[in-house]
Amino acid sequence: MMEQERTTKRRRLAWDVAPSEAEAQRALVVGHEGATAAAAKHVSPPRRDDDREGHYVFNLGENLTPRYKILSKMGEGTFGRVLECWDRQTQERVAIKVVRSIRKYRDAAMIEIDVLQHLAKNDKGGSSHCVQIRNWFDYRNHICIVFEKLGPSLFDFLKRNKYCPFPVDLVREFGRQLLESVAYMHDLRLIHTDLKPENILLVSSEFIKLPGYKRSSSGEMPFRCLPKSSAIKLIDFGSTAFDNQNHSSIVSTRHYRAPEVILGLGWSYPCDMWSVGCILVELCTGEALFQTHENLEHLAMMERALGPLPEHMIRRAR
Ligand SMILES: Nc1ncnc2c1ncn2[C@@H]1O[C@H](COP(=O)(O)OP(=O)(O)OP(=O)(O)O)[C@@H](O)[C@H]1O
Repeated sequence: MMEQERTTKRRRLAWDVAPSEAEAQRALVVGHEGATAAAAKHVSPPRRDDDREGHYVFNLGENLTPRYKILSKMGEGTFGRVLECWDRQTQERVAIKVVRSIRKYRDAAMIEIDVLQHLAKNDKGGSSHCVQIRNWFDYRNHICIVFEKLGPSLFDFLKRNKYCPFPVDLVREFGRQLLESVAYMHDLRLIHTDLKPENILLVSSEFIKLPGYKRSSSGEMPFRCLPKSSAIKLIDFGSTAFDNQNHSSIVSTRHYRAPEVILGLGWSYPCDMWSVGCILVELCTGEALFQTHENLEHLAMMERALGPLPEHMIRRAR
């Protein structure tokens, strides 16, 4: 079967564990952040049906619980939609992932919350380069995860810049932070499994415009953009696996998938390192390193880039 284009989100895979009873109970507590008297006047809109895919239906300017006012839609994934909201309590903009009201996505969201809380608990200096969870609640059968608001993804940035590569010094800075965040996760025995430019967000949306830059394929550009700050953070811990759990057989988005995953040899921490390598090349060239949707072609491209696959891997392959 043909795989989807990279701009469409990959389909989620089976989850290794169901949420605990305690988590399921917690998930039933609606709006547990507690409406204050001041917020009480900011009422929620009348209840409406979800759309056919289980997404929460909203209008901009409405409240999502009395505490959060919806400002804009920031993104959409398999799990749900990410809304930019105003937090009346902390007086700041936040990003809220409103998960589809479908059992498997709700269950998966509870696992993502578990991972996010585990990451936060161990991040004493706040230097993990992993997005921070601020809150979570269950609203009208939608798990809502409140995050610090970040800027565009590296993929969004590349795309808006007509796939003009980032300067190598900047890629080195991204690479250093990316490796630090992966090391932080691996030390906690967590494997991200879905590292890709879409899941790496610039902390700030600010950028500067530089004069035109010659690109071989698409010719002269009038200007190109550069992020003002190189600070990045990882998002999307919905596929993160604990090292000691059973692993599902296929992980990662196609272009960033390691050979041992494709060959069905089992995978562990190194699958994240493979993805990091593919990402760094892409940031330097502006194009995905392994632009394919098919296993054999993918393996052939790897061999062309890196030489023959090791004998021991071929022998064990299915
Ligand atoms: N903290 C944040 N700040 C700003 N934008 C965000 C934030 N979190 C997510 N987004 C935006 O929302 C999009 C979807 O988020 P995310 O990848 O977590 O959802 P998902 O449903 O798990 O996606 P996928 O289908 O890739 O698994 C991101 O690509 C990004 O554009």
